[in-house]
Amino acid sequence: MTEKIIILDFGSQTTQLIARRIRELNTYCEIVPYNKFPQDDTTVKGVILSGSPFSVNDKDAFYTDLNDIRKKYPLLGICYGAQLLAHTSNGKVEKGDSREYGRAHLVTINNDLLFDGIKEGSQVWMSHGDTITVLPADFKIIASTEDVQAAAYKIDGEQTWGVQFHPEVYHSTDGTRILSNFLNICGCKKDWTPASFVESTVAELKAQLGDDKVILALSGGVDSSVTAVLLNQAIGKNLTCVFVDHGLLRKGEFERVLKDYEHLGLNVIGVDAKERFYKALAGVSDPEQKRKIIGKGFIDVFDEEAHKLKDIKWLGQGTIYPDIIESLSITGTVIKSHHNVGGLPEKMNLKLVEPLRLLFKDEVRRVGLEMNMMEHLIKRHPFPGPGLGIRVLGDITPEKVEILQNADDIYMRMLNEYHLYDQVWQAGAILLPVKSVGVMGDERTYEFTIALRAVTSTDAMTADWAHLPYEFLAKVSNEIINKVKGVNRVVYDISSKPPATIEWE
Ligand SMILES: Nc1ncnc2c1ncn2[C@@H]1O[C@H](COP(=O)(O)OP(=O)(O)OP(=O)(O)O)[C@@H](O)[C@H]1O
Ligand SMILES: O=c1[nH]c(=O)c2[nH+]cn([C@@H]3O[C@H](COP(=O)(O)O)[C@@H](O)[C@H]3O)c2[nH]1
Ligand SMILES: NC(=O)CC[C@H](N)C(=O)O
Ligand SMILES: [Mg+2]
Repeated sequence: MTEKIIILDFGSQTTQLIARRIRELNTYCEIVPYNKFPQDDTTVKGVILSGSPFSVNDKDAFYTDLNDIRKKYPLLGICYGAQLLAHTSNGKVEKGDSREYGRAHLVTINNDLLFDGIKEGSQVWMSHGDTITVLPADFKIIASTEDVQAAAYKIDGEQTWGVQFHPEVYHSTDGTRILSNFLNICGCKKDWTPASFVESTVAELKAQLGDDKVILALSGGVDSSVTAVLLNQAIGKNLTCVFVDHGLLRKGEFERVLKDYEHLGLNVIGVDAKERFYKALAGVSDPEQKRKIIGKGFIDVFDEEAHKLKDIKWLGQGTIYPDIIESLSITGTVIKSHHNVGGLPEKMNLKLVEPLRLLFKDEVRRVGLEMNMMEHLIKRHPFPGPGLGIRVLGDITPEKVEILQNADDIYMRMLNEYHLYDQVWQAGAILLPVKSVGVMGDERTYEFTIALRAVTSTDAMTADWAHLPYEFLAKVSNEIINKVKGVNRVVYDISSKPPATIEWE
């Protein structure tokens, strides 16, 4: 069994980053809500407490009984985590004069395993308004900054540490080293790699699925494609993939994707469901309603295909870790209902198999490369399940979809030609429900506007607009207006996320 670190999430914005860093150190870890520590899990090697927007003195602050964990596992409290340990051991945490935000330096460091190899002066990143003002007697200071005495401590007689700063953030120069030291203390082997993931996952899938038949919703996207190849390695012919053309795919995508899958030796059924989606969507312009209609359309198609195939017991999905973290989020709110086929199983009475549910996107990509999947499949930009349905703003007609497909096709082609495709996280064209006046060949036009969107990101949680060269944008604009009938104006979206989102609906 894979050994793991558990990160108890108290709601910090950087909890996910802790997980990323640990995984970059080839150690598997899971984030769980602060009060859901898996008591019976024998694979746990150590525990990390995250930061939190709360003060430990708030009356509704997230609280959990740490006695179940202390002394049983090596434990590292980060920021709020460190404050909570002190607070629950008769120490004192107060809103003080010595708040720190941003850069600080560890001016003194005592000899301690946690700081092995780290020199005085090391830059750390702080983000706290509260400070530990009274440290319990058995808590020993192991590092201080100019402003804060207890920048790091160790508890005597147990393997428990607290750090006031955030080792997980990039600007804590030796942060990764500190986390690595903690993993050494935990006795982690640090042998969790894409190759080991593939090997253990295929073995687990074989054991889990036996001779059962599985249907997989395949989108051409990275997540479901990597899922398909893993399942194919495990159960071969018992896997059937279903790829739905809802009429909202990119230009030529249906044919292109089916062809790509031929090389992978997958058993894929392509379903042309364009007409029924267009019919169900006719006249609907509310974004959430459109998403729901598309989600239901998927369900109906899969239901029908599963019935045709007979004896299907499992539904495979390309769910990845951020999908799960978002739905678990202890403080989160829903901005958009992502369509995922998550709604399927209840009605279809299928069990779920989601081999990537604990991986981040870049890890999924590495697993794909490990399995020798074609690079262009692995490097594809994410593309939302509802497809162009949420990029034709307002009501959808086949004519509008065709205009958008043509504009988007030019944009994508030119991003590739100019070697910009791999430099952005995601790009796409949007058809605005706005007509404006133009002049072409001395004639007045009154036509649609295309917005171009391109963002940089690492996880789609936050994003910045990509600073594409003006010269490139000029060429794309020119090409779209000249070649795509129905468009006389092109604009570029310069909004970051937040406050905007990546998609417009
Ligand atoms: N056209 C489609 N046909 C069948 N299944 C689909 C289709 N579009 C989306 N899905 C299903 O919905 C899931 C979620 O879509 P999502 O876009 O998040 O992932 P993806 O397409 O696999 O990867 P990527 O994020 O790279 O686009 C997919 O993994 C797939 O199972
Ligand atoms: O599979 C999906 N089904 C959806 O319903 C959906 N909505 C948005 N997205 C993708 O999620 C990422 C974040 O999008 P937003 O910033 O627009 O919320 C971006 O990568 C979006 O393309 C979706 N993916
Ligand atoms: N980042 C944190 O965990 C902050 C903890 C607490 N809210 C403080 O301001 O001190
Ligand atoms: Mg997709």
